[in-house]
Amino acid sequence: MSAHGDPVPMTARKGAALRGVADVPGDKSISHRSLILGAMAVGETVITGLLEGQDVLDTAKAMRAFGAEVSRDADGTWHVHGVGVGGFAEPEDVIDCGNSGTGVRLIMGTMATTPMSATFTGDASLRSRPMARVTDPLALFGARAVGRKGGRLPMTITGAANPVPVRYKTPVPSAQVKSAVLLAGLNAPGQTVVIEAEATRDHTERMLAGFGAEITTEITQEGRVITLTGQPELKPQTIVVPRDPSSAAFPVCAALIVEGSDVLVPNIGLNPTRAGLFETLREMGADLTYENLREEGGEPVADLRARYSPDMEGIEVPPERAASMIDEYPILSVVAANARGATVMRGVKELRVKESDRIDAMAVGLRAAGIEVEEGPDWWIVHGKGPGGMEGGVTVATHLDHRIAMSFLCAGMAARQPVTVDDAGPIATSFPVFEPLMRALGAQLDRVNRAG
Ligand SMILES: O=C(O)C1=C[C@@H](OP(=O)(O)O)[C@@H](O)[C@H](O)C1
Ligand SMILES: C=C(OP(=O)(O)O)C(=O)O
Repeated sequence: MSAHGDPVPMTARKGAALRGVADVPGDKSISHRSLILGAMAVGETVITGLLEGQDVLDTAKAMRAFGAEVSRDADGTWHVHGVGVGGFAEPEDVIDCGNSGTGVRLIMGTMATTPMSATFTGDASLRSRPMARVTDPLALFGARAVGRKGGRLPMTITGAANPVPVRYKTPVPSAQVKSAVLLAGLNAPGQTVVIEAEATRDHTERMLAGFGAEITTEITQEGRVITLTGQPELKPQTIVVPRDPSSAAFPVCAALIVEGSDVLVPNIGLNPTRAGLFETLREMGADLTYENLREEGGEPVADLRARYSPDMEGIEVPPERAASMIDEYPILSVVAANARGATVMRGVKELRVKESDRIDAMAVGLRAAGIEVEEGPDWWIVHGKGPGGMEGGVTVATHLDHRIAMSFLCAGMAARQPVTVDDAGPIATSFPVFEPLMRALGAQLDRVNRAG
């Protein structure tokens, strides 16, 4: 089933080269945070370039339910009238975060230090994902959580009436956990400290500083020590959301594996906590160049140019790079299948608790398409067959996972036989224009007539 309706089976087949300019939408992580911090500020935050994917629309709806005013102009500019730190009102109904782990975990953090209750749910994928990683540290602030067995949604959080600041070392490399703790710390008096052994995406830290919070990051032997001073008055901002490197990954990788391709993907943020895939592809021998490299809003930005790369070879991806490309392993495995030799991916157990178990979902589909894959709890190896070496001729299950759907559709663009995904519907959660954008580059994507 797609997140919001009947399944949308879709087939990708080998066609001509992919060529042209791919304007990918706004960054999903930064879009969620713009709405949430806008709702915590006093006054009007104006956002352009917001990703209008279902995950982010569900966060916008949630911010309204907590009392913020959120509106959209006809030209796509968004306005958020915030209620101030600690100003959330108790929602009258269940908060449905759809397919979005980021949405639900960040919002739980944001309300956990305000004395009120809220009940959260989501689609079948989100209801199967672990929430204790967030509710454990929120309990240290004084919040209580009651959910299903194993800490699953639906779950009710009762925020702390007298929150205390927290010092917390994250046990998993997760920007969502780090962000939930920092957002809870906003309404706790004194200093909340989060320590992460491995650097994860730092958008929350950067944006909190932009909204005027006192926040510092120190690199120590323990890792990154992030200290936030609670109960600031956040000042509304004008935010231009950069384009999403995780979405850019799809046209970039498709161009690398489809013969004769040459695609330009402009204005992609290369924040080092997000750009691990592009580094990995270049190490594999991809013809991927950064054009017009510049700084925008304090972040490196470039136009990515990807050309067909028949000489790519498998590599061992450094495990310490995993957090900076965590959402990109599914599409990397498709590139790996079209490279020569083994691509070894270790230190990636987080892939098993995303929208689906992504190692399992990719391994099953790749094997069916003729590619050998080995796997363990926190590693997998894809044995590439070189350019055009994937047989295809399969229908794969996407398990309500947008990245699995997009990855297999890109695989089908280079395989000998077509590849069908059982449901392309979830793609709308993060990349609603994927289908027209890829078609405009020349991709052969067809919706399958289920009656026929
Ligand atoms: O903070 C964020 O915006 C995200 C963090 C990552 O999840 P984890 O924190 O679970 O690693 C990533 O997979 C997700 O797509 C977005
Ligand atoms: C893991 C992802 O998102 P989330 O955790 O927000 O559902 C993703 O977009 O790949």
